[in-house]
Amino acid sequence: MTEQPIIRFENVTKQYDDDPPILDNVSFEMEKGKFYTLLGPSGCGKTTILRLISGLIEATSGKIYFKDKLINHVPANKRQVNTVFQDYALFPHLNVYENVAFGLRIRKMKNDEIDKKVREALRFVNLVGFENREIKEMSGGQRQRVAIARAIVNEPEVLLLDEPLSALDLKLRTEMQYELRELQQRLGITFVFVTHDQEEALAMSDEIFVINEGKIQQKGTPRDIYDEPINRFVANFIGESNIIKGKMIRDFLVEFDGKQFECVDQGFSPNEPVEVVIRPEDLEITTPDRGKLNVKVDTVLFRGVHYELCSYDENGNEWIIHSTKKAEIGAEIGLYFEPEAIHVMRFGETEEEFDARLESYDSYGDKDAD
Ligand SMILES: Nc1ncnc2c1ncn2[C@@H]1O[C@H](COP(=O)(O)OP(=O)(O)OP(=O)(O)O)[C@@H](O)[C@H]1O
Repeated sequence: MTEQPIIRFENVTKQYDDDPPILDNVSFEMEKGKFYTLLGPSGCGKTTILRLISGLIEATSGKIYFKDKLINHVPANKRQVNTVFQDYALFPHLNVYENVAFGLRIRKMKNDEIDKKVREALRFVNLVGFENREIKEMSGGQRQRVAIARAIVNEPEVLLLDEPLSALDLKLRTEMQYELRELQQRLGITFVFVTHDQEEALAMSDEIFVINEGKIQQKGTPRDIYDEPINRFVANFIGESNIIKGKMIRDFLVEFDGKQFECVDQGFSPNEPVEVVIRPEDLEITTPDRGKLNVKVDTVLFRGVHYELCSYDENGNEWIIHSTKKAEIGAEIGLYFEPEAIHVMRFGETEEEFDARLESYDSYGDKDAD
């Protein structure tokens, strides 16, 4: 049996005044000890989810559980949750040690206990020896670590991180990604990490929730989300994609670009209009007589590990190809792809609608059986 979730949202909606909801009937579960990422464009509702978990705001409707306890009305300071903010919110007039000790002093903990906990937290984030430094003497990455130490010193069961890497330059950001992931594994607590950077989400997470316009579009492991995007939004947001309109002829046969292709998808109505995704790295360059599709190369960019080719088919559809093979601009080439490389999606379907559809098939099946 799986463990009970540490956080559970049940049909949670957040709305200000009569405006459209910022979070619209959102449900999910988070398990203990996993790294979760909330991924989505600016304004989609990521920070709102964090604020609801930490208790800074209350849900308009729906239920929020911490373990099996309903916490909708539990004040923020009574929740076993801490937040690392984007700007770190450190106290500039206190040194590193006192920044980390601050929350414990407020709780009137004894000095020797505070000392033990602060030193342990600093050890966790590799800042031993920096105790007496002023905050202004610390680099961006070091400030980040102070902010994390200040959060973990309270031994929270859940750590919320609101775009904590966005202020750092690319190199430091990559280093901190490794550090954070490693820290989460050592601490064994649940991290809920907010970002709008899809590569960061893919690299760090056990599970990603892709959010758009107040709804969770898809939940899953980075591989699931990358390999099996549920709709155009997810396919576009996660990595580069070729997305083309088509029609599902029947199970395992899809039509696009005026041709029919074998695929691995099923469960659509006959001739249902669909969208088809093929990742650029799943397209192989071959000769026109061997290609499943033929295209003309328009531009070629060298990207370090591969070439990125932009090409067009005879119907004017654009095809992006990532390949270690180079092709000449203006050349006619064939594109080969396996049936598994084709991902068929319903128009604009979210995961909840997808699940509901699968259930409705099951109930049809039951009726047939009667
Ligand atoms: N107190 C409030 N009153 C009215 N609208 C609000 C309030 N707080 C947030 N919003 C709106 O809620 C929406 C979602 O905000 P949220 O901060 O959750 O987005 P986000 O996904 O975290 O975005 P970003 O990546 O830009 O931080 C935004 O349109 C925002 O303007």
